Amino acid sequence: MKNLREDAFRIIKSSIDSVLPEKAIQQELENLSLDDNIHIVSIGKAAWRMAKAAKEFLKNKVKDGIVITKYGHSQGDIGGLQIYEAGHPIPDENTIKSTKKAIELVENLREDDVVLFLVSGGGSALFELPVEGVTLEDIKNVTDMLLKSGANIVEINTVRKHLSRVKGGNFAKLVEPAKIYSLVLSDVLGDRLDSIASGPAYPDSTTIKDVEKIIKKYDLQLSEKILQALKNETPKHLNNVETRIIGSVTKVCESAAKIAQHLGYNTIILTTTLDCEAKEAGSFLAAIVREEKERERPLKTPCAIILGGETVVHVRGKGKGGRNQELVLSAARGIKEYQEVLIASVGTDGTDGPTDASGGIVDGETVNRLQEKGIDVEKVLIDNDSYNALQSIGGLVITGPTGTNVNDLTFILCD
Ligand SMILES: Nc1ncnc2c1ncn2[C@@H]1O[C@H](COP(=O)(O)OP(=O)(O)O)[C@@H](O)[C@H]1O
Ligand SMILES: O=C(O)[C@@H](CO)OP(=O)(O)O
Ligand SMILES: [Mg+2]
Repeated sequence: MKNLREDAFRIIKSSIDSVLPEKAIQQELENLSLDDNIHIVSIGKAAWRMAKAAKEFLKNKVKDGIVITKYGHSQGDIGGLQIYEAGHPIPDENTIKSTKKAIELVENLREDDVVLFLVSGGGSALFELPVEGVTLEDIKNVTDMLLKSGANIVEINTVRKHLSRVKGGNFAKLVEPAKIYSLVLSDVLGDRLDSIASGPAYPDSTTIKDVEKIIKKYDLQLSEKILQALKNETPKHLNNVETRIIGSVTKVCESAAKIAQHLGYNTIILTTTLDCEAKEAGSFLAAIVREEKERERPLKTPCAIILGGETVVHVRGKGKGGRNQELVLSAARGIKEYQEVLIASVGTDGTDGPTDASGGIVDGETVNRLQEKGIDVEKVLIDNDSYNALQSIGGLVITGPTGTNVNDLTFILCD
């Protein structure tokens, strides 16, 4: 008989290890063979690890550089680079302060200078300077509203790009006439380069008209001042940028499948673009488990069913949680009393929502164990309080910041 929990932790650890940025950065830099005069600008949750790998490879070809990452996501000096931490998912004063430093670093560069731009998700909150007339407070309010609206990340960033002096290709304009090589870890489904970290160095495919549609769709209550500011169009053509994707959710799913296979599971990747409401994804996963348990379909047991993506949560309650925790808790409702089954879901960056957990694990006993503690799952889901519920029964996965960021990994193990 398999130890599903132990196997789940092995799959999580090894598949995240496979998307750490070091190897991919080194490979790309070998191919690029850059000259001297390199300036590193690294933004996002994986920024520190990406910059360290680049600096170690390029050594003194690097003239200077800056890292802007989330609080708790940097791990000390990287030979002479400026290192800053700032607010995520809501930007703060340190976001603005560090972004100004990055602009100082690139604004007077010449044609023979090169900016190595290392981009990972989280960059939208960590790299920001609002357009004229818009304050940090305004950006915080709009970000908070968007994050709670149920809008997906492409929609959220469509709005953010049109309020910014660095997003949506604007940063590349500031770097001109120097050239930018951009290496990107993708945490956006479909690897949309103009959405990842709001595409500071990528031509923007979204327009003011798209912004208007999103405001209507989610009934966003914005002030007249913000509505006026949103009429700034973003650059649609850039001449100084080359971009490569160095990691994505597809890779983490493929690694998870390989490890599961190695551990003796029949394995399938169902999708790498799971993007519905977290609670609905949970119900769907539970339905798959029931099919496995009753009819061994689609795979003979023992089996591992793997999904990648990024669900959304309409946050209406006052509780603590994240989309992965909410997904598994919702799934737990539909697998009650089944034996030898487990559902896990984690953010590869190591943080799920504003919590210190990267996700959660549930099984057939989860709902009963919560009931014994007087906790009603339905109420927890209404309150968006998945963290406290899972914590009370040892259902959280805690990895700490991983140094990478390629979306969420979800899987079922059945024996
Ligand atoms: N109490 C909660 N329960 C479930 N999800 C939440 C809760 N609070 C915030 N979230 C979700 O967490 C998301 C931000 O989480 P985070 O893990 O930082 O995202 P990302 O990894 O994409 O940066 C928000 O979009 C919001 O929908
Ligand atoms: O920075 C961003 O815009 C998004 C997507 O890249 O990342 P995160 O969801 O981690 O904030
Ligand atoms: Mg995200």
